[in-house]
This record gives sequence, structure tokens and C-alpha cells, in this order.
Amino acid sequence: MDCRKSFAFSSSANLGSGFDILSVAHDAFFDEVEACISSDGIRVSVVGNEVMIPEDPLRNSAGFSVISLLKDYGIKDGVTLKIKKGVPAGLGLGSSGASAAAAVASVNSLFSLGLSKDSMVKYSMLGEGAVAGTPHPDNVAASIFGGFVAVLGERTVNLSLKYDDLKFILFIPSLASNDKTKKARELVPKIVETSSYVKNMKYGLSLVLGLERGDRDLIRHGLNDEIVEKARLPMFPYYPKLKEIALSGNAIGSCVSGAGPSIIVFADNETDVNLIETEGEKLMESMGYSVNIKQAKVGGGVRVE
Ligand SMILES: Nc1ncnc2c1ncn2[C@@H]1O[C@H](COP(=O)(O)OP(=O)(O)O)[C@@H](O)[C@H]1O
Ligand SMILES: N[C@@H](CCOP(=O)(O)O)C(=O)O
Repeated sequence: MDCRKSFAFSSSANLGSGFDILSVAHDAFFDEVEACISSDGIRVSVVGNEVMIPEDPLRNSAGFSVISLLKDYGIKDGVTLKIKKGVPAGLGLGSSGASAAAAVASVNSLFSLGLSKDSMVKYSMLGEGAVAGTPHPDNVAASIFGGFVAVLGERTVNLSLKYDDLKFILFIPSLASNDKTKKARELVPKIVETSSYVKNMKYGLSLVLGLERGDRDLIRHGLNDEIVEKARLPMFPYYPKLKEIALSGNAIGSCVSGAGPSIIVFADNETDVNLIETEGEKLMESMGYSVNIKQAKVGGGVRVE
């Protein structure tokens, strides 16, 4: 049987004020998706995740992306998608995006479609739309391109990173829930104050320039958001105090990972990682949340075996 297998990393999207634009892939977790040509239509199987993930192709981010891709390319073959979940779902780690990215990459290779990375983002984000109600490109762009990305319309750009000892601390509360991002997106305001917009532009530009120049202060300033994180705060009430702990441990900065509930801390060799992990866990447990803490580094792009 003709098959291709791909691997796509987890991601943290938004990165403060970069809602639906900025994201970073990290090597905390990865999904594996094998696509095989079959005579039995589009079939999806999922193994290895606590949260129930739909195997209905139209309700699975990978299945929906592949159906869209095959339709546009007039491919009538059936395809089975075997998804091995490594990225825990519903936690703000780009789980649905990783599956979609790996599935599109596998099918691209299986049928030698020659898709550009931007085209893979285009199809993968359709799968995000099936899951979250509206297609958002940030998670899939990071999983496909790797590194830090900015999605600027139909084009995604990798941000250059001048920071040798950058690492992440992920605080992952046991709060996985279905349709989490869909619900989180309903909280995003349709209209914002001009003052909030201006502050967020400053944050976003600070982050991008800070990463490119290796400027710690600019990155710290950039990891803030006046709009989306504030609107969603009821979904992660521990965030403000956890951010204070991170900064007290001399983290570079901290923000919500995607739509949460996970929180990502940017750290380097000047950061007291032990203090942040110890005090952060104490804080969350004092608020009634059990939490998994995982360190990670910037991850690469999707890899086809
Ligand atoms: N291949 C997939 N991997 C993970 N979640 C999926 C997939 N397909 C559909 N889903 C659904 O998407 C939701 C998880 O994705 P989302 O809410 O975007 O959270 P996150 O991306 O933070 O994991 C769950 O409701 C899950 O059932
Ligand atoms: N820009 C999206 C990002 C969702 O990321 P996820 O990892 O929580 O799915 C949003 O904030 O809605």
C-alpha cells in the first residue's frame, strides 16, 4: 500500500498581541499522521489522546483539511489517515493544528502535489475552521514552517531569532475540554478601543524586533496583550499571578499559549527556572488546578518521513 508519514510539532499561538498572526512551534509534543491511498473513501483513525477526538473526517481537523485538498486537486482516490496524537488536545498547544499540518504534508507527498508551505497552511487552516468555527492560520503555520512565524495574509514569514539560549516553560493545567478554542473565539470582542489597538501594535512590534535583535527587554514588553487575553481571562484566572511569578524569577516574559488554558514562559540562562516551576505549581494548586509543567525549545517544521 502506498503511504506517507509526517510529524508536526505543537505550537503556542498569539504570543501576546499577535492574535491569529504570531505563533511558535516547540518540541514539547508532536503528532504523527500516516496517509495511505485506499479504495474506501476518506477514513480517519485516532490513537493516543485522553480527550475524545472525532474520527468523522468532517469533524476532524486533519480529515477536513485533506478532503478540501483532494477536492481542489480533483483526486478521486480514497485516503486513510492514521493519527497518532502526541499533542494533547484542548490545552492551547496547537493540537488540532498539528494533526492538520501533518496530514496535509503526508497527502502532499503521497500524491506528489508539490504544494508550497503557504499552500499547506491554506489547506491546514481549513481544518482549524472545522474545529474552531473560523479558520485561523497561526498554529498550522508554526507547525508547517517551524520556528517563530507571522502570518501576513496568504504569506507566512519566519521571524529571524537571535537568541541562543531561549527555552520555554509550559504550564499545562488539566483542563482539556472539547471545542475550547471555539468557545474562546466567541469571547473575542468585535470592536476595540483605539488606545488598546495602539498598545497592541507596540507590543507586537516589540516582540518581533526583540526576537530579531535578541533584545530581552523588547521581548518582555512584547509579550503582553490588551485585548484577547483580557477578554478570555475567565478561562485562565491563574494567569496574572503566574505571570508575576515568572517575572519574579527573571523570565524573559510570559503569555497565554494560544487560546489557553496553557501558559508559556520564555526563559534563558538568566532565568531561575526552578523557582518559577516550584512557585508556579504551588500557585495553581492553591487555586485548585493540577498542572503538568514541561520545558521545551523552539521546534522545526513539519517533517515527511
Ligand atoms: N486531529 C485533531 N487533533 C486534536 N483535536 C481535534 C482534532 N480534530 C478535531 N479536534 C477537536 O478539536 C478540539 C481541540 O482543538 P482546539 O479546541 O483548537 O484546542 P487545541 O488546539 O488547543 O488543542 C477538540 O474539541 C477536539 O475534539
Ligand atoms: N489564534 C487562535 C489560536 C488558538 O490556539 P490553540 O492552540 O488554543 O488552538 C485563538 O486564539 O483562537
